[in-house]
Amino acid sequence: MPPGPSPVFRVALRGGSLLTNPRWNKGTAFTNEERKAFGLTGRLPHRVNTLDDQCDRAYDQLQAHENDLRKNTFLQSMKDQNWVLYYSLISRHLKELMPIIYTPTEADAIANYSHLFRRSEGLYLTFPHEDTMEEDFLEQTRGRDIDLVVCSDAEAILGIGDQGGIGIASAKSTVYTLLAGMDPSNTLSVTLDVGTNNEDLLKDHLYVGWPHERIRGEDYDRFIDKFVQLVRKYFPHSLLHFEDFGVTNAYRLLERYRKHHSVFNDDVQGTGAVTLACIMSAVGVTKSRLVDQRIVVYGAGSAGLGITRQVRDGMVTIDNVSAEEANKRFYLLDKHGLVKQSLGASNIRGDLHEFVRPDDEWSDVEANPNGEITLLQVVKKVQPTVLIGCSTQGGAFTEEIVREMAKHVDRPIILPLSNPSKLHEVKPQDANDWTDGKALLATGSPFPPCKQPGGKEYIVAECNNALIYPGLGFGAVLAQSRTLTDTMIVAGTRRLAALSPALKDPDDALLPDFGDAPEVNLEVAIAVAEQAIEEGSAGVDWKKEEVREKAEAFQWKPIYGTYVYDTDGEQA
Ligand SMILES: NC(=O)C1=CN([C@@H]2O[C@H](COP(=O)(O)OP(=O)(O)OC[C@H]3O[C@@H](n4cnc5c(N)ncnc54)[C@H](O)[C@@H]3O)[C@@H](O)[C@H]2O)C=CC1
Ligand SMILES: CC(=O)C(=O)O
Ligand SMILES: [Mg+2]
Repeated sequence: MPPGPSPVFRVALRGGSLLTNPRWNKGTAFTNEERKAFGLTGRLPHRVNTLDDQCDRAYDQLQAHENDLRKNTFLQSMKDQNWVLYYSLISRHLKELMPIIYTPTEADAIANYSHLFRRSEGLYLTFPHEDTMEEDFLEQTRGRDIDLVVCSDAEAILGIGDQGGIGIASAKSTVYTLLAGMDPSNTLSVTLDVGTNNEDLLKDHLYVGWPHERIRGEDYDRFIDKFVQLVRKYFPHSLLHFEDFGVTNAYRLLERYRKHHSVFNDDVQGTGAVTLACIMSAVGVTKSRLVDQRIVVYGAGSAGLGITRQVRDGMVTIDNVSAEEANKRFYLLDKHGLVKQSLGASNIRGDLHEFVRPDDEWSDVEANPNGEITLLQVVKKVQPTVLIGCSTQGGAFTEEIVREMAKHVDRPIILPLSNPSKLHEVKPQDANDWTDGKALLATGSPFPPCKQPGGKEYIVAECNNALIYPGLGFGAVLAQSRTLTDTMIVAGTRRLAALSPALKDPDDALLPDFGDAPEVNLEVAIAVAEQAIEEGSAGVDWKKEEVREKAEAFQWKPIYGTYVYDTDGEQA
C-alpha cells in the first residue's frame, strides 16, 4: 500500500492505555512532542524511530524464529501490539509473509490454537451463552462502525476439518485489510462456537473452545439466525462473510440470507470466482472456448460445487449456452467416486442434483462392488481438458492419472486446489514432469516455479480465493450494496481474468502474481462497485466514473499520522 499524506488524528488515550492499544500505538515512533502530550516520555527509550526503522527491526526479529509456525506466532503478537507496524511489515514482504499468516502456516497455527493462545482477538459467541448474545455483541462493537463481519463455525477449516477457534475468521479478516485496505477498526472476526466433533480437542484440557459435541438442527439454526439478525440490525450496510462452514450449512446459510443482506460465502463464491478466472485464462492459452471443456472436479464439497456452478454460469454468460447444456460438461467425484444416479439419494447431497451423471452413460465401465467409479476410470473415459482437486486428499492425482489425462489433450489444465500445501492433490513439479512440461497449472497454496526441460521455469499461479475475495467484499462495502449479487461477482471475476499474465504471454502464469494482490483486489473492488451502481443495488449515488477515486480514498493505509491530544478524540 503506497503511503498517503500524513493525516492528523485527535486521540483521547494517554500513557499505558495508548501504548497497549494496537490501533493507536506507535511504539518508538512517537515523536518527542507526542511523548510529552501523551505522557509517554518516561515510558519509552530515548531514540525516535521511523516506521522504516521499526520495520527493519521487526524483520530482523522475525528472521530469528526458526520455523514458520513460530514466525506466525511472532507476527500475531505484533498484530496485538501495533497494527500500522504489522501491516506495513507484511505489505513490504508480501510474498514472503503471506504464506506465514495465511495458508499454509495458518493451518498449523489453527490446529494448535488452544496451545498457542495468548489473548482474545474478536467476538466469541458460544452456544451456552445464547441468551446474552446481544449484550456480548454490543459490548464488543460499541462505538465502532462495522463494515465487515467475518464469521466461522470452524467445522471445515481449510482442508484440516473441524478445529474450533477464531483463527480462520481472524486470518481472513487480516487479509481484507492487507489486500483490500479494509480499516481493521471496522472489521469484526466472529467465532460461532457450537461445539466440536474433533475428539482430540474434546479430550484436550487446554482446549479453549466449548468442549461439547456440535449442536445441529433447529438449535443450530436458531443460534446462527440470532447472530445474523444482530448483524442486520446494528450494521445493515456491512458485508457478512461466511468462512469454512461444513458443506451443508455453507449452502443453506448462503441461500437463506443472501436476498436480505450482503452475504458472501468465500469457499463457495470466492473459490468459484478465482477458479473461473483461472480457467478463462487457461482456455485463452489453449485457444478454446469455456463451453468446449470437459471438466472433472474431484471433491464435490463447498469449493468443488462452488467452482462447478461458477464455471457453469461462466459458460452460460460467455458462450451463450443454456445451463442444462453447460451442466453436461462437468463430472463430479466425491467419497463414493463419480456422482452418478445409482449412488442413490443417501450418497448424493441434494445440492449436487444438477450434475448427477446418468447411469447408462457409464454402462461400459466396470464399477467396484459398491457401484463406485474411480477417478482413473473417469479420466480414461471422459478425457478431461480440466482436472480440479478440492478433495483434501493429498496425492490423489497419481502419475497414472496425470499421464492418462495428458495422452488425450495437448495442454492439460490441472488445478490441485486443496490447502494447506501438504493436501494438494499433486505437486506441481510432478504434474509438470509427467506431462513433459505441457500442463497448465495453478494451486491453492504457493509453490515454487516448475523447472522445465532446457532450464526454463513455469510460474505456478496461486489460485486462492484471497486473490479475489477481499476485492469482492470491499466492492460491496464501498457501494453500500444491500446484497452481493451474482452479477457483481461476475464483474469482479472478469476484471481479474483480464489481468492474467497468460493473456499476454501463453507461457506465463494463469493468474496475477500474489505480490500484486493489493492492486488486483482494488481493480476487482472497482468492478464490483461499478456493477452495483449499474444494476441499482448500490446504496451510494455516485456515477461509475467516481468509483476509483472513492475506493482509493476509502482504503485504510498503514501509516501513523500525527496525533493531537484531545479528551473528546479517539479512544477505541
Ligand atoms: N484454493 C482455494 O482458494 C480454496 C481451497 N479450498 C480447499 O479445498 C479443499 C476442500 O474444501 P471445502 O470444499 O471447503 O471442503 P468440503 O469438506 O466442503 O469438501 C471436501 C469434499 O471432498 C470430499 N472428499 C473427501 N475424500 C474424498 C475422496 N477420497 N475422494 C473424493 N472426494 C473426497 C468430501 O466428501 C467433501 O465433499 C480444502 O483443502 C480447502 O482448503 C477451499 C476453498 C478455497
Ligand atoms: C482458501 C480457503 O478458503 C480454504 O482453503 O478454505
Ligand atoms: Mg476457506
